[in-house]
Amino acid sequence: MAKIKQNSPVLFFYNNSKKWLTKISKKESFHTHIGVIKHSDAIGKEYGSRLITNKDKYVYLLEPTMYDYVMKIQHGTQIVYPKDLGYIVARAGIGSGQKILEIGTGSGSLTSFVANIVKPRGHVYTFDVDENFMKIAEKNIKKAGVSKYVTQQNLDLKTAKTLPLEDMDVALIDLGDPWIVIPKVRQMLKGSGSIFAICPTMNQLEKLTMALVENEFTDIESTEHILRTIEAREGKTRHSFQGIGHTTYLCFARKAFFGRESRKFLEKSTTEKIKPKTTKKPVKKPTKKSSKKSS
Ligand SMILES: C[S@@+](CC[C@H](N)C(=O)[O-])C[C@H]1O[C@@H](n2cnc3c(N)ncnc32)[C@H](O)[C@@H]1O
Repeated sequence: MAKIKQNSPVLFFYNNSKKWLTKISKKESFHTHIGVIKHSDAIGKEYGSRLITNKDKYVYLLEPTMYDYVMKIQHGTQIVYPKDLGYIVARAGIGSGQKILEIGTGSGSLTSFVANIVKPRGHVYTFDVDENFMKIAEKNIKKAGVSKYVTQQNLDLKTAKTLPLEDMDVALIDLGDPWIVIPKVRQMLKGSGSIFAICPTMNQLEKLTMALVENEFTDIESTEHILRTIEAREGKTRHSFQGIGHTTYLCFARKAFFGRESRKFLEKSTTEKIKPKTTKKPVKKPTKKSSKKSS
């Protein structure tokens, strides 16, 4: 039975919109509209148990999951949300031990979620060009407890002369113009490795798809994921009034070998075979004079 102690991570849960993610620190208290939540009251209790505020409200002590860390992440940028995170992992077959390339760390939401899946033998190598976002991501990744499985680097792969990685299982791309990096990402991926790109607009999807075809990717699929919450109560269950509108589209593809190079080679060698090897003297066009002679 895991007991809560000093420094234990805890989600103080009142309801779906009122919950606080923290690390227990004996001397701290939260002053909330449902009363004061004293951290010290949680020490020694089992996860799942509850404490009572000075306004007689119950607060549950939940062990945080990766979902909680993502939903409570410090935003430096737009982030990828759980509704998309789950599909990305399922469709790309991300699993323990894999090597993941990520371009556009942002706030580190996707990084943390994926690192938690590939650990303990897998790793996420993530690149960004903005120092401020990288610092925010570093904090978020640390909070989520997955720093050991993540390497952050300030590098622009659009312009990089040498490629830092090879034989990656999956590449995750979240930047404005993902099509630019596709040829380089291809070189860093293993055969049949997967790509996922996060594209907030359809224009991006179009350009990206063209680049994927051009760079010999197959199984190309674009999707949008809509999550609808249901308020289930006896006799009056219905859709929630609140909901997330558009967030992003996702584009998936896998590295293939279309055989264009070998086709080019075949075409070249076939034409070479057909061409006569010895060059004959060019046949002179008959002049009016010579044609008269021969008749
Ligand atoms: C929308 S955010 C990524 C959000 C991230 N997926 C998350 O879930 O938190 C896009 C990030 O791409 C970064 N970026 C833009 N151009 C880049 C480039 N050429 N190479 C690497 N990162 C780049 C930006 O600095 C920004 O942090």
